[in-house]
Amino acid sequence: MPHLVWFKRDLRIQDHAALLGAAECGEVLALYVYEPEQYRHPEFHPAHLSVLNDALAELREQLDELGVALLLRHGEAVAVLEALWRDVPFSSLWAHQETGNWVSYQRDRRVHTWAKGRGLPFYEPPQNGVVRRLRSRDTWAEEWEARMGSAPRPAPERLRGPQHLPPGDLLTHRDLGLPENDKVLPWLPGAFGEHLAHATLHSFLNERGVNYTREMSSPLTAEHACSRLSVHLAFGTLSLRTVVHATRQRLAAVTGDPEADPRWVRSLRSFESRLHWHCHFMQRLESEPEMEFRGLNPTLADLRPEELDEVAQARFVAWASGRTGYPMVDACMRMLLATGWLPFRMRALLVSFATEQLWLPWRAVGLHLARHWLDNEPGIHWSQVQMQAGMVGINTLRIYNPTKQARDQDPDGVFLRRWLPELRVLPSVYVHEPHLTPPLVQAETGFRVGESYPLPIVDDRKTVRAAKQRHQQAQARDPEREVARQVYERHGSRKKAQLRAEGRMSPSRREQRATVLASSAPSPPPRPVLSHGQPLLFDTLVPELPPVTLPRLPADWQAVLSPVMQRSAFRELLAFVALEREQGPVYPPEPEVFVALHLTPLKAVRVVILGQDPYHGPGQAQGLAFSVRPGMRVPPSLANIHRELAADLGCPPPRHGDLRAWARQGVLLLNTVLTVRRGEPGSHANRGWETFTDAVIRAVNARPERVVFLLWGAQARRKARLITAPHHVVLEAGHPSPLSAARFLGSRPFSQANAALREAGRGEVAWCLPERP
Ligand SMILES: Cc1cc2nc3c(=O)[nH]c(=O)nc-3n(C[C@H](O)[C@H](O)[C@H](O)COP(=O)(O)OP(=O)(O)OC[C@H]3O[C@@H](n4cnc5c(N)ncnc54)[C@H](O)[C@@H]3O)c2cc1C
Repeated sequence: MPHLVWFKRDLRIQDHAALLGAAECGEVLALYVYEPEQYRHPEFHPAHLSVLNDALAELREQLDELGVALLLRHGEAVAVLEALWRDVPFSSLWAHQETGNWVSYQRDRRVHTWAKGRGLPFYEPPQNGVVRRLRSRDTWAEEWEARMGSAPRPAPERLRGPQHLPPGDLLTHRDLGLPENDKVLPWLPGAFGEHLAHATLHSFLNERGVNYTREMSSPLTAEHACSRLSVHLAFGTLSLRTVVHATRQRLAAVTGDPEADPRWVRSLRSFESRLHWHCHFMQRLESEPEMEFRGLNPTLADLRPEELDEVAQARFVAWASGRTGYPMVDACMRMLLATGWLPFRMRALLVSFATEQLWLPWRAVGLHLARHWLDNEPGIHWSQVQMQAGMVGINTLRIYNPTKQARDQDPDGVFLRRWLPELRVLPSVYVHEPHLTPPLVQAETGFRVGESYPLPIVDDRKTVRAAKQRHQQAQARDPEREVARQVYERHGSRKKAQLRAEGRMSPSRREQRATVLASSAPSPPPRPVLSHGQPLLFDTLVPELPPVTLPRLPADWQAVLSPVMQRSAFRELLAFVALEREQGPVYPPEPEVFVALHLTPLKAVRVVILGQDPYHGPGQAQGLAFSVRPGMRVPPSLANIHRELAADLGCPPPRHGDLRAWARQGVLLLNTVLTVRRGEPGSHANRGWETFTDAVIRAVNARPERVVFLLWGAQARRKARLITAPHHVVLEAGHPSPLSAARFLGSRPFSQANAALREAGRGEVAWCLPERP
């Protein structure tokens, strides 16, 4: 007789203890049940079905390849099991332990009773570090380590099982009577599943996670810098043990490796501690399943009303739809509604605002969020909702100030404008508190206070004061903190990192510094394309923004560059540079950053000379590659260019380094990075300028007339791949720097360029520079 494996929230074949256990016993039947009580549950969103079906489709294929079909059935679990058992009696039932919601908890109890009644053994191996029937929290961390510290187990090589059963179909939204999914999922349609889970883990551990510690909380960076594994852990397309194991392997590899970026060690440690929290918070629900409905701390349980009265109902609707008049709250909510994901801090902010500033019932708040999290994990979710709402009583209460968060986390309003299109017309100074926009600015921008965007729904200073008083009064009911001590005994973390996470210990100095840095650090633009087959996360979801226009940019450049300038990454790059300027000198001065494009309109370009980044000394850079401002000493590379010019065309070397005369004749003097911090060459590399200047080169490449590209040095030569049109001419040589001048001097680029231009009927460049600039 076969052994039944019942897949639930473990939709994978690797590190699947139930599947391996059943396979070791003999033939296998694999089953998934669409349960009406789950998909009709208020926490279930149509997006969950889309994700589920993708994962099931991949699992079905994988099981097919291993030799068994995935049976898809619909109905109440016990009824489905009974019907299947009648068709094909099976000799044991295997399923991973689940710490789910109240409905799945009750369902599992019914299944146990049914299996017992049939005399069927029901094996439930654990799949994470949550301990069933935990006796004491004191030993929890060791039990976690014993389970999660071992190596993940590979998928079975082959499975045997009965072949005659009808497999059943994936059930669509229409089949189940659900509306279609309206969220935009951060992967390609149909891509969710075990393969994507591993690609996401790989890209995080090898690329995206390098600056995790600093970037995980900022709304500008978190969506790329966080692992984004939560949805995989929630659907079980990846086991937690696999994540722990891969993280530790990577940590071992980067520790002590002089080649590795030093930020990795700290980021990976920080990430690993969160993998403990995953189970730490789920353990609370496992130990006390009623916490979905009941406050963990009895003295605080009735702190807020349970029902929504008329006023609360209006506040709830405003909060739930992202229209409270507090831009950070609304931007977070709208991002959640659109995408199903937020980083931790933004989730906490939403709960804090709803339960403290708006004093809404925690259950109603929690249900709305759970429905919209793509990664809804009831154990983490309800623990966090209660904690953030101040219901647990063992942590310091943290009430977030949404306006301060907005200013700290998003000083230029990039995130706010991204999700609140109505604020895009506002200058940054008003974007955090739009109701303070003065009439003159309203007249200029067309923004109408109270009409374009709601007024603040409450006066948060008053409501926070009231909330604090209510908390104090409630806590006074437990003057000796006896109840709080009991809650701690049962649910409190015994590990320092977790204590800090819960706010019961003040952060270490290093952590404090990290937080300050994280909030003040300029955020690098998100990486639009991830390797290892991982599709874009949210970059594709940015609503259309009005195009960025750069003052004095010739119209032809504006036209071809507007797609790249419209991307959020470009706005974030400009915001980054603006922030850098506030903190110290950045070269060239702001009006000269795009001088190369100002002086050489696209249609005039005949020659392109590529440089790296601007001169980093005071007064040198003027926005043109290799060129220095009149009056500045001629730098060594440029002196070699003068030497070559003399040797090649007999031009007398001028006393200055101002190359504007070339730019005006159609020589595009383009650096690949357009700004630099004083005294720090390369300091603005990899911030997004490369994408912009690549777009410039591509635009020139697309011109129908011949253009000559002078690529000097390895970095410039790498751009040759962008020059694909056969009518252009590429002349490569060493960099004119004294370090490589031997490969530059004698290359005769100027006469060769003129020859190529002449041949194409584009005239010659008068390369000899005037004696005076
Ligand atoms: C009110 C509220 C509700 C939440 N609901 C959920 C939920 O339903 N499902 C869920 O997975 N997480 C939840 N979290 C925790 C956390 O916000 C998410 O785990 C995280 O944002 C997911 O993104 P990530 O996988 O990129 O996280 P990363 O930062 O890359 O973390 C990796 C993993 O560590 C775990 N983790 C990280 N932070 C926490 C935390 N604070 N508590 C517990 N585990 C953590 C998660 O499994 C996460 O996937 C909630 C937080 C709050 C404040």
